Amino acid sequence: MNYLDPRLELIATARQFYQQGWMVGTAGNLSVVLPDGSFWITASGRSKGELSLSDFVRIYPDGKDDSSNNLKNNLKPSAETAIHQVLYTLFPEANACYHVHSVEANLVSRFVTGDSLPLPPLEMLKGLGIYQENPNCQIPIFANHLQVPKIAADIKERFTITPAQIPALLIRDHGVTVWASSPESARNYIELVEYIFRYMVAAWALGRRGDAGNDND
Ligand SMILES: CSC[C@@H](O)[C@@H](O)C(=O)COP(=O)(O)O
Ligand SMILES: [Zn+2]
Repeated sequence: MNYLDPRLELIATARQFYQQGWMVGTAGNLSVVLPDGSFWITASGRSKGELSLSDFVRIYPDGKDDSSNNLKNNLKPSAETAIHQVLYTLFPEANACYHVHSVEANLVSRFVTGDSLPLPPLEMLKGLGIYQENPNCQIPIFANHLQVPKIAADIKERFTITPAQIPALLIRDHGVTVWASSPESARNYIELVEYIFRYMVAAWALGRRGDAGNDND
């Protein structure tokens, strides 16, 4: 669907993710880049199941927002704006960044103690750009610091040294974030990673490995 105002797409997607249980209460945040390089991001603390056009803050390329208007309308940018900003800086081709909190994302973030999680070699990985016979794909995991700029700094440091295999990252005990060239692709990426996490949790519940290992090892 192509909306005249990209906030309409974010509103519809947030409602859909809310209904899936991935953006319950005020959890999660969505942003979309505009032609002038600014981006709309969901305002902090808004119920994601019932957003309206006035529940967004515009962040300009210099990092500033329209503070007098935001003050007047009691709007604060998402607490996780720094993460969106760092991802747009690292990946200039990205035009949308979506972050959700699902139960499964939090469960799988505890499947390993290290800083990356092996993903099972599912066909779904193709939707995230992985075209390999028996892929060894990992999603990076970041610590959930109370200070969000510290999480953003960790993301910047890690991805500057080690490129991301897929356009997604996990924050342990918190949720998943994806970036994409369009809002439609970002929605698909969230759905794909959430499918993979559901599969991993289901496999784990069946006593099977939900990661890239096969049954013989
Ligand atoms: C349910 S509280 C979740 C927040 O702390 C945060 O992690 C989040 O995703 C939403 O923050 P927000 O500032 O509304 O964008
Ligand atoms: Zn969050």
